[in-house]
Amino acid sequence: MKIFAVNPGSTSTKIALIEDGNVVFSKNVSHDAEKLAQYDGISGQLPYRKETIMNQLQESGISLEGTAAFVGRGGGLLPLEGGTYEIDDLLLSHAVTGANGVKHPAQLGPQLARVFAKEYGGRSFVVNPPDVDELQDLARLTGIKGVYRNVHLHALNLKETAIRHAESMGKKYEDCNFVVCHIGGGISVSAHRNGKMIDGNDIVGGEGPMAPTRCGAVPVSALLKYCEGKELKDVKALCTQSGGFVSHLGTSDALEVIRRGKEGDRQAQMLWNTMIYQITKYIGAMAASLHGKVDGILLGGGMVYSEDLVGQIKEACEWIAPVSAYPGEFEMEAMAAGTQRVLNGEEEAKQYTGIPVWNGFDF
Ligand SMILES: Nc1ncnc2c1ncn2[C@@H]1O[C@H](COP(=O)(O)OP(=O)(O)O)[C@@H](O)[C@H]1O
Ligand SMILES: CCCC(=O)OP(=O)(O)O
Repeated sequence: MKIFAVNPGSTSTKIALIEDGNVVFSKNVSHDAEKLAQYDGISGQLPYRKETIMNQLQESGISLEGTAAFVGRGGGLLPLEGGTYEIDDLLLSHAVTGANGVKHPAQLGPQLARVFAKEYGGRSFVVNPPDVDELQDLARLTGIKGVYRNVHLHALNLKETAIRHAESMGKKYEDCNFVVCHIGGGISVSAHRNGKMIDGNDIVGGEGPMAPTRCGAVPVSALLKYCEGKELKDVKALCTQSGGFVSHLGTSDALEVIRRGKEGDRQAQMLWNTMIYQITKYIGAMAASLHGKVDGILLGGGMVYSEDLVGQIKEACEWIAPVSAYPGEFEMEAMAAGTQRVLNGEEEAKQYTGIPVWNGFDF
């Protein structure tokens, strides 16, 4: 059984062909940021991204004929519960328009999956898009009446990491409590209780730790002062593109920040250590939201390749629970696994309703 997975990112498109559970072909194509910027919004990039994928397949002599399902990283959707969703017209239209107001290339995932399914036959899905929202009610209110929290997280990688870790313990994800982090260009820190992400930071909303491209949480009064004389769109971009390492040092590359630190740049050293300190504080917060009943602290994402980062987090947090590192991500495998579970009949595909799973309290 062949499954084709596509994961469009800010500067890359990752593709993989999975046959009977094994990755038989994968490619990570980098895009020139200036080239992508020429297109009209995110969805305007669709023909270019598709052509890029087709060229890669052709070069490698890969045919998509006979593929049972196409799966894309989702995005642009209204808050929904975790799982594998069949792409229908409603889901597709919300991905195209970005119904949740977040602009991120993940929106192209469902669009590409659907285009391929139309062309080659087969079903199309998204699995655990960043819009998965499983917050407990206690995590919703803020100190401003009428302002509520909903979150976007790296749900795909967080849940797959947790599923795999639970398996390694001989348990099911639904029977465990974990604090799970994705530490990449953006950083998620999330509390998983019995298979649900009951709390976490909004990775596109200026919450949580700072990250290579994101400002994270900043004091409201200082932010208001900072906004004086600035365009709202430029300030908003700090939440997703121009905050964090980019704001301080003009790069989103952690390896460069580490290198500069090693060369004696005190600003780079302080920035790196402060980001890690902020991650540890949010891990503590998520552990408290689980009442200290934590079976493990799991770390995924590109920066987890850094032994220094993992060492600092262990030193600060291992009193809570054992810390396990899963450098990189399982996103392609997670998409294929979610799709496979539906194709095998182990799970039913969910239908996207477009009705947010949470839409305010009735008081
Ligand atoms: N060996 C490494 N040590 C520290 N950071 C790394 C290493 N390899 C990659 N990174 C950093 O990981 C970040 C990207 O993480 P990744 O999870 O790939 O991002 P995304 O979440 O955007 O897909 C970059 O800042 C990159 O410099
Ligand atoms: C819709 C948000 C998804 C996201 O932020 O992913 P990256 O950190 O991979 O850019």
